[in-house]
Amino acid sequence: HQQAHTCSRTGPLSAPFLTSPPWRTMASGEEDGTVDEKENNNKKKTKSALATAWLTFYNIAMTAGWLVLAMAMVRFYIQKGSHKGLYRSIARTLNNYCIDFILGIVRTSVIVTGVQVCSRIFMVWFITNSIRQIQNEESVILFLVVWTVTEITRYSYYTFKLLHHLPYFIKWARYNLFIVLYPLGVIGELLTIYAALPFVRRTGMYSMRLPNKYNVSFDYYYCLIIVMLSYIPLFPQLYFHMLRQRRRVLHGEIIVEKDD
Ligand SMILES: CCCCCCCCCCCCC[C@@H](O)CC(=O)SCCNC(=O)CCNC(=O)[C@H](O)C(C)(C)COP(=O)(O)OP(=O)(O)OC[C@H]1O[C@@H](n2cnc3c(N)ncnc32)[C@H](O)[C@@H]1OP(=O)(O)O
Repeated sequence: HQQAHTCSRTGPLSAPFLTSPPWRTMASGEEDGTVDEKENNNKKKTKSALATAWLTFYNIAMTAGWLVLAMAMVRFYIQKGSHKGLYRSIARTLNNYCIDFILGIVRTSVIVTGVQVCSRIFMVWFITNSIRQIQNEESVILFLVVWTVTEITRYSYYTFKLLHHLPYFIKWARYNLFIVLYPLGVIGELLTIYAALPFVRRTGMYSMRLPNKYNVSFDYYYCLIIVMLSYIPLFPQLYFHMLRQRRRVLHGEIIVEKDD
């Protein structure tokens, strides 16, 4: 079963309905198949063409979105000569692009992508958007710059790969830059949560104290500490996952991974 999983990840496109490749059924269908089989194959072909078209459009839109964000940040810095107010100026655009909507459409690792997406949503909506007082921290700029470089590289990699014209430098960047960018991103995120702690403790933000009618107590301050600690077991898993992907894509190693 594990072997089969590894093989399916090497297909040209990762959409789940391509796990059973259309060309295999097509061959048998065209040679000795019935009319029904041929119709079935045609439907599968149309479906996969539509998926490719949709994914290509999606990836181009995401690359463009992150490029717009990058340009907005550079323009802001050139005009103001400072990073103060930068987050506020790009917050709305960032809200639109921090989530990856393709979970379940492509054969990506649900756990790895899930953790990644949760941490992005958490950083944007539950920390930086919610606490104006920390928006001008240098650490916010650090994770913003790191995310932006990462996502421009990642989505342009997917786009060019789908178009079968992948320049080597983009492949190289996708599977090398993360070695430095991932730790830098984590440092930026952790320092930002750390900067939020005094404010959260002082205001009791998102917290529920007893007594209340629900008889439930929740302390966002300790929740933030738990989130910070959760980076210790979770981040190495994401990092080693990317190192394995790097060996697979750049050095052609066959990696046998457990199914999520
Ligand atoms: C409620 C409280 C929550 C608190 C959470 C606390 C979490 C704590 C730990 C989290 C730490 C996260 C820190 C992080 O936010 C910091 C940063 O991100 S800093 C910036 C640097 N980051 C990176 O470099 C990220 C690199 N990581 C990745 O790219 C990931 O591994 C990931 C995006 C998550 C995806 O992983 P996966 O290996 O599954 O994806 P692949 O790209 O290899 O894709 C697999 C196959 O699917 C195809 N695919 C995927 N997406 C697309 C697409 N959009 N279009 C077309 N095809 C796609 C891809 O081509 C692969 O196909 P194949 O196998 O055939 O090559």
